[in-house]
Amino acid sequence: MITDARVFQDTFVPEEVVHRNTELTHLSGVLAPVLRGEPAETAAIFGPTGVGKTCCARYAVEQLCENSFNVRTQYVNCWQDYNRYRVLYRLLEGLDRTFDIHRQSTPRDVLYDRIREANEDPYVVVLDEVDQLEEKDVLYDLYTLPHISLILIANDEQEFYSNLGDRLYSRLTGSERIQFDPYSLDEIIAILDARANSGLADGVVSPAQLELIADRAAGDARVAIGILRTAARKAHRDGAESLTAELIEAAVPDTRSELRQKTIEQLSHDQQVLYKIIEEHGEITPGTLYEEYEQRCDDPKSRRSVRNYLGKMEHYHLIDAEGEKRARVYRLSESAFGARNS
Ligand SMILES: Nc1ncnc2c1ncn2[C@@H]1O[C@H](COP(=O)(O)OP(=O)(O)OP(=O)(O)O)[C@@H](O)[C@H]1O
Repeated sequence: MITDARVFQDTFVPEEVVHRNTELTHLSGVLAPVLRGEPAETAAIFGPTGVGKTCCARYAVEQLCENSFNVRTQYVNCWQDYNRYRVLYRLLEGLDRTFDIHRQSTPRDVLYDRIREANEDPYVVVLDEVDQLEEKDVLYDLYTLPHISLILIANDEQEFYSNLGDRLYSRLTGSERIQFDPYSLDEIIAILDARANSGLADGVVSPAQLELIADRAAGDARVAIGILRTAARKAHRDGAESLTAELIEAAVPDTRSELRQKTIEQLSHDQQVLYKIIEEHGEITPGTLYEEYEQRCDDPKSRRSVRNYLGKMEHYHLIDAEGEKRARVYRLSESAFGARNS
């Protein structure tokens, strides 16, 4: 039944990226100067979840490495590495220069100087979920280093640019912007078909079943691949030879709750606190939410930061907000994960 489980993992980079030729050509073109040892313009990739932003960035970077011995690269997920220190540390890791760095005590200027001095070869840095960065000035630090080329990935272009300070905005507004739109039904079917061919035995899933999965995934490739994986796992456990429509329908809510759980696990400490408060209250106004949040945190962030956190959680369908400004109430989202693109 399952011949290669790796192809269903989220970090898997497929040998061929389906239906993203225009975006990939654009990105590779932006990165081309790196092959000549010159800095590339900053690339800024935007689009909803599950539309292949990360996958394409990783693919383009891998292609770059295949064509050059010198290029060094690093991928940073800013959900996890959300402040200046963590980003700089991750970049030093990518350069293999963390020796004698003590995570708690080495001043961050030392980290930065070390990255600045490692300028013998180009360094391509992918900052995924860059809108999650709490200290965006690190972007300015990196932008000013000529050997570093940045690929920034975020969901919403307007939101990203509106949260940069003036100094950063004027630098990053000239970035090469690449917009990723949700996939059509046929595109999702093609992505699924390629995964099924490399990860499942022949005849396990029919074209009609791939179409059913694609329909339920509503333009989100992560949801689609997740449904296929969940259904195949269940069929495998049941000792079945192939999938059925019932198995697929049952896999839809399971996949959505699995993805939701993974997203919750990725939340920062402050976002987890906010999530918990909303969960406990069922429904809560921004004022009360902030008061409770302040009480529960030793080092509460500003109201503005909290608004940003909430915006991101809304974006991922973890919470919903209803009403205008002061009259708004927050509650946990009941809409299905991945349905945003429909
Ligand atoms: N065009 C494609 N061809 C093959 N696989 C794809 C394609 N687009 C997306 N995928 C697969 O779909 C899944 C989700 O894609 P990816 O992580 O790149 O989405 P994303 O747009 O970065 O989402 P998010 O904003 O949530 O991080 C991954 O497993 C990825 O390999």
